[in-house]
Amino acid sequence: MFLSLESVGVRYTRASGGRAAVDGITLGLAAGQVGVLIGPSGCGKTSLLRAVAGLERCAAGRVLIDGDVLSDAASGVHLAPEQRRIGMVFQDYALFPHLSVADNIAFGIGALPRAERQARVQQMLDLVGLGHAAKRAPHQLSGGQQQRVALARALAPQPRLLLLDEPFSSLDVDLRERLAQEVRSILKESGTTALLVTHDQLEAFAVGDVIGVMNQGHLEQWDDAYTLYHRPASRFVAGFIGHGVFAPAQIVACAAGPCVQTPLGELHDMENCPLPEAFPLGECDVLLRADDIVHDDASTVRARIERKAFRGSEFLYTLRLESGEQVLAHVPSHHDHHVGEWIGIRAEVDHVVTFPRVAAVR
Ligand SMILES: Nc1ncnc2c1ncn2[C@@H]1O[C@H](COP(=O)(O)OP(=O)(O)OP(=O)(O)O)[C@@H](O)[C@H]1O
Repeated sequence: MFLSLESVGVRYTRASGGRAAVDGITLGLAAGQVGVLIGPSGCGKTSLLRAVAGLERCAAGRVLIDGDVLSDAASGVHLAPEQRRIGMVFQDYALFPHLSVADNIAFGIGALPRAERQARVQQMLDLVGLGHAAKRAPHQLSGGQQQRVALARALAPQPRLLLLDEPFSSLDVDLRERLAQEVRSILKESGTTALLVTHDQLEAFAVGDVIGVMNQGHLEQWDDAYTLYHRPASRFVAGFIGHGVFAPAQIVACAAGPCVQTPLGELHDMENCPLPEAFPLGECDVLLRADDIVHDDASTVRARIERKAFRGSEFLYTLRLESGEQVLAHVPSHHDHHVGEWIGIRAEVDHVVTFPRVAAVR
């Protein structure tokens, strides 16, 4: 792996109870890959990024780039941030207001001969699609354009790794996803290995080759978006990614193999369904995602609409089954039913995901 984190821990001595902000995190990125760290506020994303940058010391573990040890808690190695050849992009752009766009980009490459410096600035301007704006001041650009200048400035010194901390969070929602896709294209075109922190799933899916879900200082799963969504490794990941609920279920032996009895009827998924013995009496909780629930008036399973949220092409309905269970459903927005109405639904689950039963989830 090009970037390797081995059992990295970060601890702030002043923090209450002395709990580690980051605990035992191991992950790797191949050269040119983009990794994303996602998780709730306070889970340790920024602390981990700062440890990689050298802005925090590792209390445990090692950080390596291309085999070079940047931090090693056991032997006391801690390279200063400026010795790591790591670029950083922050939420607030941090552009120099009195410098032009071109001079902002040239800022970190002052040591290069003039001609080479100018060529690099031009290359970066072209890369981020701002060739026309070289002479402008930062305040004459939109938020998205300013963030692209910040990206160009961070990439100009050709860092071995780029770290981005919530780079889109000060932009409005529409722009965020578009810029996230643009940034991914720019990183891919320049072959940059990058690690980005966000709390926004759509952003994570738009940018990341690999996504890590963090919870209370731990890395719960490090996988591609598809696997996170369809094969969540823990209950926390299942609840954090996507829209869904856990419903009580029982795994039983059906004629064709194990199947799962749920409030929405039996689910069959030969490939992924655990054996009944996986849980005491086969009792478990099954993950039902909003896109696993299909509106079907021919279905015998009825549900009452409790809430609905318009999302453009679809509604997110919150439904209550006759049995009392709550489920969520994505329904095409031309199926516009009223709150309080009963509709027919059925489950279409490709990947059965089950967890040990938790009594208090409903
Ligand atoms: N300088 C510090 N001193 C003491 N504790 C800190 C410091 N920085 C962060 N912490 C604590 O470490 C934990 C992780 O914080 P961190 O900022 O890394 O989380 P985060 O996932 O990036 O959160 P957010 O999404 O809100 O930015 C939190 O409990 C936080 O209060």
